[in-house]
Amino acid sequence: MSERIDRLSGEDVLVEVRDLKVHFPIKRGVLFDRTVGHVKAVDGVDLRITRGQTYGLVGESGCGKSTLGRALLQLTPPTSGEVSFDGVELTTLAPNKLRTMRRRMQMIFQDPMSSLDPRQNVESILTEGLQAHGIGGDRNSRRKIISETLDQVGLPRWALSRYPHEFSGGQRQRIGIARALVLGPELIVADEPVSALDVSIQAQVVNLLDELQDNLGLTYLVIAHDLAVVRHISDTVGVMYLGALVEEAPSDRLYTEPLHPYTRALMSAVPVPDPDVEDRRERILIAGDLPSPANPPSGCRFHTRCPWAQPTRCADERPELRDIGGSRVACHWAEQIASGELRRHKVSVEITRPAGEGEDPSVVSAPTEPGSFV
Ligand SMILES: Nc1ncnc2c1ncn2[C@@H]1O[C@H](COP(=O)(O)OP(=O)(O)OP(=O)(O)O)[C@@H](O)[C@H]1O
Repeated sequence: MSERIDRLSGEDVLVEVRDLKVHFPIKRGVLFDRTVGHVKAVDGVDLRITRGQTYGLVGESGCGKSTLGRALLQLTPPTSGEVSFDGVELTTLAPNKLRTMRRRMQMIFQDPMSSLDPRQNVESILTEGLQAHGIGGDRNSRRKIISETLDQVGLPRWALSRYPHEFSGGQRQRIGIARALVLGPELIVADEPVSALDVSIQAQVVNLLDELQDNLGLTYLVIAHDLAVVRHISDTVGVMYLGALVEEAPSDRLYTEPLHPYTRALMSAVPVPDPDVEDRRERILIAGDLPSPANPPSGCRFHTRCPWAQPTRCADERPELRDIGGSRVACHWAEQIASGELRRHKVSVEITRPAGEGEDPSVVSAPTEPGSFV
């Protein structure tokens, strides 16, 4: 059994991240030579991605999703922590060995227009990576690989001689996917792969990613702010807040039974197709702005905005991710919130149905004071 097979669960773990931190220095002074602090973009993340699965990463803008994705591929050097890929520790790997590993881990980006060189035609874009990694031999055999890759992403052969601006947004994203795929990767980090596309095109690209995964056994880390896209595509979803994971669960479970207050708030904003359910749903509004990652709150980072925050533990003690019924949750009070023992204490509820008979008292209850248990 190789090292990457987890001894307890028997899972084939392709990626394992341990206590990963990425802190960017904040520079001041005429020559920007003074470090006055650090942006803690990623601040102690642990996660595992099983081979052949899709791990979805969600959270507000600026919470560190892209930095985590880039640090996982060592495109942004981590400040500390470990990242192992197929049992190989990447953070301490010599540059030439890392280069060899990179072929197996590729990235696709949000905006295909800005990630593709407008002066290169598609053949040149796809050849570049092959040449850099010494794959494919002579021009003809490279062309064969490239043509097969175009077929896989649903682009015609004539695309080879065309330039990025000659394609639609959806087609350009297919070129971006082809560029990653041509190297035969096992892991693809997709950073907002459909958010720059028209809604009508998004489904096509999501379906293509699905198909490629089925056919090629790919493993994905999909970073997205669109919760519906993430639910559709992911096996496991991780929710990030201010550089840390606050909850991680199998996709359906996270959406039907969110446990962390932040996840509850995010999920309460996802529209439900059934109008009856939609009308009766409560919205949990998150108070205030996202604090600065240069100066995150003490204890639980969410406590300054959490409708359930309790003195003084939430401000004093950083909650660890812990298992609760198949989810991993970083909240001291997750069980009490789930059982209704602990109630919200801030005015943070919006009810979409008209006030009237049959209301659920737990939804329209008057705000209680911090610390009160009902
Ligand atoms: N190279 C960098 N130097 C300094 N700060 C950075 C750098 N890259 C990102 N940051 C900061 O790190 C924090 C996390 O950024 P990141 O882009 O990872 O978040 P995100 O969740 O992906 O957001 P978005 O969805 O808007 O891309 C932000 O405060 C950002 O300004």
